[in-house]
Amino acid sequence: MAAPGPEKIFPVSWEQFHRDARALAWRLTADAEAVGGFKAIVSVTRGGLVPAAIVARELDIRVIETVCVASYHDYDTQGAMTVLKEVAASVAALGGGQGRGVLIVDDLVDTGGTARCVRAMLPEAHFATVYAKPQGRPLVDTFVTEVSQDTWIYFPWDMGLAFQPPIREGAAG
Ligand SMILES: O=P(O)(O)OC[C@H]1O[C@H](OP(=O)(O)OP(=O)(O)O)[C@H](O)[C@@H]1O
Ligand code: HPA
Ligand SMILES: [Mg+2]
Repeated sequence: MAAPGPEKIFPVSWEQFHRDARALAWRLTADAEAVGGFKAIVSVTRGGLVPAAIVARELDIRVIETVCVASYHDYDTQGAMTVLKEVAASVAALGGGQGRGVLIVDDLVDTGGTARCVRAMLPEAHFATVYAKPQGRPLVDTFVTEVSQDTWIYFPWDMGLAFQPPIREGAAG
């Protein structure tokens, strides 16, 4: 369960997300070589779709599969984990059926609930996220930036440009 009403916010622009997803691809290069190149990416929808596209481009991975999991229903309130779509049999069969050589990509790990659920499907797959919070961090093999557990990350696809009142107007006195 995510903490209700996180105290801090971490807004991420498209440019920053692209830079961080590319940094993730860089960090994955040695792991890719160790398995003779990842055979496929399993993107954890929906948040994993954008980093999966960027990592696939950088590491030249052409087989992209999805696993569709939903748990946060009212934006920051986590409910029961629902698997809406499993990994296709052709991808699940890779690496002796245990996921070796498969790269799982998500945007972030928070409590680790989603990662735990997907890892159980492909126990030997490499799990990568762009951002990680401390509670979920042990479930991730590779990530780029850690943020505190009481921080809510705002992704660029969830935001739009909005007027900001001048700092002076909001200042006391
Ligand atoms: O570590 P956890 O506490 O499980 O949280 C992390 C998951 O939560 C978000 O997905 P969400 O279920 O909100 O769906 P979405 O990707 O469709 O936005 C995020 O994209 C991760 O997949
Ligand atoms: O910090 C977060 N930001 C966006 N989606 C999330 N899903 C779980 N935690 C988060
Ligand atoms: Mg998600």
